[in-house]
Amino acid sequence: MSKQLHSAIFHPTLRQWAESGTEITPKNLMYPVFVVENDEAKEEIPSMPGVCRYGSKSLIKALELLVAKGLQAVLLFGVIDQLPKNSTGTSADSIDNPVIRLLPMLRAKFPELLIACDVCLCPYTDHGHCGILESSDGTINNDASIARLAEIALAYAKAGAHIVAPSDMMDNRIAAIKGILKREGFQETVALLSYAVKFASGFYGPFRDAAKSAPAFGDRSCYQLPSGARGLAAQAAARDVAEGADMLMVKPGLAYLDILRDVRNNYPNHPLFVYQVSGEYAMIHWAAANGALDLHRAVFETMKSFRRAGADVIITYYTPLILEELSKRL
Ligand SMILES: NCc1[nH]cc(CCC(=O)O)c1CC(=O)O
Ligand SMILES: [Zn+2]
Ligand SMILES: [Zn+2]
Repeated sequence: MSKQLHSAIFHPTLRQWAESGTEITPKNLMYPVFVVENDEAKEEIPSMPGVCRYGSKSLIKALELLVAKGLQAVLLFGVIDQLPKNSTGTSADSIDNPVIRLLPMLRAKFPELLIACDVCLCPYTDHGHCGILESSDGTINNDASIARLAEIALAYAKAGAHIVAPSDMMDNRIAAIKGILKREGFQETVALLSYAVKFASGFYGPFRDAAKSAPAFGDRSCYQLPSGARGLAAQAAARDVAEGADMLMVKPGLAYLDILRDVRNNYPNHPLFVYQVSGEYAMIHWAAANGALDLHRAVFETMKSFRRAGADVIITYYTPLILEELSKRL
């Protein structure tokens, strides 16, 4: 007798059972936001229509609506154009840094909201690289970089971050950050989300626009992973787990679903994040805007694919659209 499948999917509840483990709820989402110096600002990003850079006041207004629809977690990126950029990224943890100023306001305004901070140097260095460079030849000085990243992570912890999320890809930064958080008494109140498996990707283009963080010369191929390197991806995740990462991330998303599944299988006990990056947002947006596909359908299908591949949490600029849609379905 030939196997038939239609009997398993003729009713909506049957279809739901068939997809179990891939539910999309507000708990599965983290919303990335760009935070600028001017409190009133709300600036559209041309390469990512619908995504804005916000000052503290306009961000709080925007988040009020989303929290009412169930928003659980945000990931903050600082973006500066008045504060100085220099070789060690001193503006990353100065008292005028927009993320550091925002954190106490967000904690007070949204006591239930979980707040993560991206930790990196590229938005704050004059050269736009994610670490500190050797003055002699422009290569990365890894020791100086991880010491500096640890200081920055500590500053965000002190200002009220629940999660610090280093995206720099320097070697052994997880141990450096865990170490300083422990020495300073934050070991029980700040979680470490590692961008453990981050590939050098063509899909970051719009973000570098948004965060004003494009490298002034060269590229990031000496610290981010080559896109075909499945073995290095496994090593990177293993290393960060050994160094004490509380949670792991794979980034970008759609082009790396196999890697996501590998990490899920190897580390079933660590919450797993996937980042649907700026270029993935833009790709779906422009295809839909030009009539090639249905926006909501395509977005939800990518969400399902991330959940199916093993992600617990999806970091996506589509969070507002998804929350809106989920609140309608209730
Ligand atoms: N450390 C920088 C950083 N942090 C997050 C992203 C990408 C996010 C996105 O594209 O949405 C990038 C870009 C890069 O590495 O060049
Ligand atoms: Zn960076
Ligand atoms: Zn970053």
